[in-house]
Amino acid sequence: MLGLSHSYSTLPERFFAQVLPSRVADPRMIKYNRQLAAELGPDWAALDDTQAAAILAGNEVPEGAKPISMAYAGHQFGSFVPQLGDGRAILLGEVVDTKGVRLDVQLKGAGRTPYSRGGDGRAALGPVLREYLVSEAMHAMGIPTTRALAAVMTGDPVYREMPLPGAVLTRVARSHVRVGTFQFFAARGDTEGLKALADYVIDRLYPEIKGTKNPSLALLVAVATRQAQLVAQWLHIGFIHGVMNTDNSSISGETIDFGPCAFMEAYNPTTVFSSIDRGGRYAYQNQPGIAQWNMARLAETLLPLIDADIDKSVESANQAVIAFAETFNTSWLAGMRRKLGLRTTEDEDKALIDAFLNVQLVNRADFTLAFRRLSDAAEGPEFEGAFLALMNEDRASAKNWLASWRARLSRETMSGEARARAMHATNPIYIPRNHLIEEAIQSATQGADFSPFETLDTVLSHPFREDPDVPVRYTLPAEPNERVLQTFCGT
Ligand SMILES: Nc1ncnc2c1ncn2[C@@H]1O[C@H](COP(=O)(O)OP(=O)(O)OP(=O)(O)O)[C@@H](O)[C@H]1O
Repeated sequence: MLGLSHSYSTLPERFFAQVLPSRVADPRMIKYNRQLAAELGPDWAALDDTQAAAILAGNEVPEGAKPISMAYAGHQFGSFVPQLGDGRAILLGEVVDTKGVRLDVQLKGAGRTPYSRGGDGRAALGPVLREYLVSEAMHAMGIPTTRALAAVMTGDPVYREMPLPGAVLTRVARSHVRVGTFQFFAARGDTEGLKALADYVIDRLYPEIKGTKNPSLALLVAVATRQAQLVAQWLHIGFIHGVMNTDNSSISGETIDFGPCAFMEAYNPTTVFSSIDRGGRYAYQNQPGIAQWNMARLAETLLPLIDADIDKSVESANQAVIAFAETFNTSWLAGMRRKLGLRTTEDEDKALIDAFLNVQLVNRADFTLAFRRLSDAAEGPEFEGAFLALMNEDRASAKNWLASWRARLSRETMSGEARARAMHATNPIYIPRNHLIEEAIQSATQGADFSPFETLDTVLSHPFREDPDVPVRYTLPAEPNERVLQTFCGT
């Protein structure tokens, strides 16, 4: 008994369609995340790979499951699409984990659904491995995200200009409700549906606001707060989501959908990866503004619930959206202070941080390594060598900046060793670099060799602990011939 339950069944039926996963030819487990399985419960942990593959490829529907796909809409690259929905994702049900948290268990790539439009409902192996690696790496770095429970080969090909091996990802999330879910009902003038959805989400994700004076407004504030904190965390590790459409903006504040995402290497705030983001809408530095724009779209849907007087409703919703900027700035600054090893606050800290980012920009320094090697340098000036070696274009600017950083540190009482330890715990050494992911995907897709995937997954599970046994190439940016300039929408 996998303990599947269905809080969604309290929602009106127009929220979803009941649908069974389509059978696949030959389910084979690539990776069952046994640590996460144990968190879901002993019966999940007890499944062997063959049993887990049959269930998580969709061939066996476990007892207690009532699979559904959810309806949603969304602004995609700024244009509203009133009808999207889970075109290839099927929710098996929810599990209350060993800590008492209710989690969705969803199969992505499990076959056609009523929302598939022209699509085949399937996923290719490459994007499944990418989502597995990146979502688990995000989790290991302490960033709210959907998790990967399993990657299973289907034994069926999928056609993406050429035949590719098919796979299914099992995704675990606090909820799959998106800003686009609210938009779906708002676009239909379905206020009753919106109210049911808001009540459902409050009950499940934000129980602390139940019974407050204006729960719909409190919901908007709570979601905007989580999104602001999330995007700040993305910026701290150089993450570029790539496709921050409102259907990929989660009400729970988890990172969702790892299609064209990537990590910035040489620091440049205008970096874009997605092949379909031609205008750079979702560039690294635009992400806070876009998340706030997405919150404005959520606010619009909630207007009828916030106040019967529309002017008052707009006024309150506007304030909640404006407050996003302050929450983001506070979170960003606090995280950046931690990255620089600062415990206290001074007014000039923002300028010190900006100056460091500028040093990285002019030196085209790798963002991750710059912070990590700065963490080494926190022990004392004799540890600055590796840091300065990253600064090849204008080393003098880096030296000047180090001097101002050390002057700032001297106004705090903390040993160099303790500071280095604290900085190492916040500045990762191992991130899912795009060329390493591509290498794992190529070797799995072309040679059915999953060992690079396994190795990378293991390395990424300890992002802050530098292991002398891990080859140094796992810490380095791509060589020019390895560079992946664009990622493609995950299908
Ligand atoms: N192969 C496919 N078959 C059917 N529908 C698809 C397929 N690929 C994508 N879609 C649908 O197209 C829309 C946008 O796709 P997108 O790639 O952003 O989402 P996704 O990666 O499938 O899902 P999610 O956002 O749940 O991670 C979604 O409604 C998605 O369900």
